[in-house]
Amino acid sequence: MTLDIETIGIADLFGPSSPARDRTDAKIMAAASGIGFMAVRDFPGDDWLTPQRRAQLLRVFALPDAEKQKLLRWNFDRSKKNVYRGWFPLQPAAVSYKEGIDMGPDLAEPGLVDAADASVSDDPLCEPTPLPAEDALPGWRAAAADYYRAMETVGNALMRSIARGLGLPETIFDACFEGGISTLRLIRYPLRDASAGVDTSGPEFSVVHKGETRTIIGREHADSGFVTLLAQDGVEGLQAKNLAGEWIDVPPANGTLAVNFGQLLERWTGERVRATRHRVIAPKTARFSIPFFYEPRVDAEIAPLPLTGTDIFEPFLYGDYLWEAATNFVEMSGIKHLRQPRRAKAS
Ligand SMILES: O=C(O)CCC(=O)C(=O)O
Ligand SMILES: [Fe+2]
Repeated sequence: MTLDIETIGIADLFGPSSPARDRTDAKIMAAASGIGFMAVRDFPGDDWLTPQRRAQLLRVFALPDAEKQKLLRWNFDRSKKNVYRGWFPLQPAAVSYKEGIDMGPDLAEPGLVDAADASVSDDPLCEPTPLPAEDALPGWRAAAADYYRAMETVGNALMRSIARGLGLPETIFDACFEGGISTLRLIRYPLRDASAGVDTSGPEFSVVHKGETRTIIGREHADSGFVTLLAQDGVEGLQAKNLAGEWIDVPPANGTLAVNFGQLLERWTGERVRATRHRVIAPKTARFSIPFFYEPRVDAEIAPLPLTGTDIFEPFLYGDYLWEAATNFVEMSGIKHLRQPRRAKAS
């Protein structure tokens, strides 16, 4: 079993059944059930993974503060209605030192939220995404929508590959992902301002890595969803915990996405897939990253898969699970009470 992160060419996932596709499925399942991390290359939309193309999306960080503030969510600006989508500002006292924006499927399909039926339209997980005005950032919205759709296509292909890799019908997850609520997030980690008066001497703010003390800018965590497709913008810092319990670098490389498997998939597969812990340590320059959290529909029922030798669990609704998990992250703090589970727990 490998302790390293493998880069896997996934072009065959977009073609018909073939021995080459079977081999790709096997490599993906080995990564999913082993280290719980991989990098992928060669897929439709990989032309997005260049510095020039990513810069089109990262233009959002150059917006004046007044424009960013229009996108803030309720926990940072009580005058706003959006609680789940939108801008999160730097929180200097937090370990995770980042700002950014979370965008939902309405980015890629305008009108989606208005058309949603009444049972989900009052769900904060389905709220519309506040987006910058077109004249503040010409062409940006179309670019972000195109990127969202490209990542949704990669997520779909990986979802089917994982189904096959588990020895299940490849369509077993399909219905859960029709109308999914994937999140495209753009993140900026500036250099920490030493004069900001924040005490970062606590043990949670730094780690010793290879004998050197390194500041943490992204707190150790596992992602909550199914798979995360992460574009790193050329600057190192991301680390994953391997099976030996060592932190290893996930180096950025153009043309590739770093992929990690989320806690939903770990639970769904009775822990056949591993949701690997990862963190970000401070590089010498500002860092940007673009995670895409590939996710099911809000009302998908997550029930045990027909796998032998795995524990069964009580079925749950994805939205209920997601709300509980996501609202533990610092950028979502203070909103847990705003959504109640849609399905009461069996007592
Ligand atoms: O910025 C990165 O490279 C990692 C971001 C991350 O782990 C996350 O947003 O869940
Ligand atoms: Fe993450």
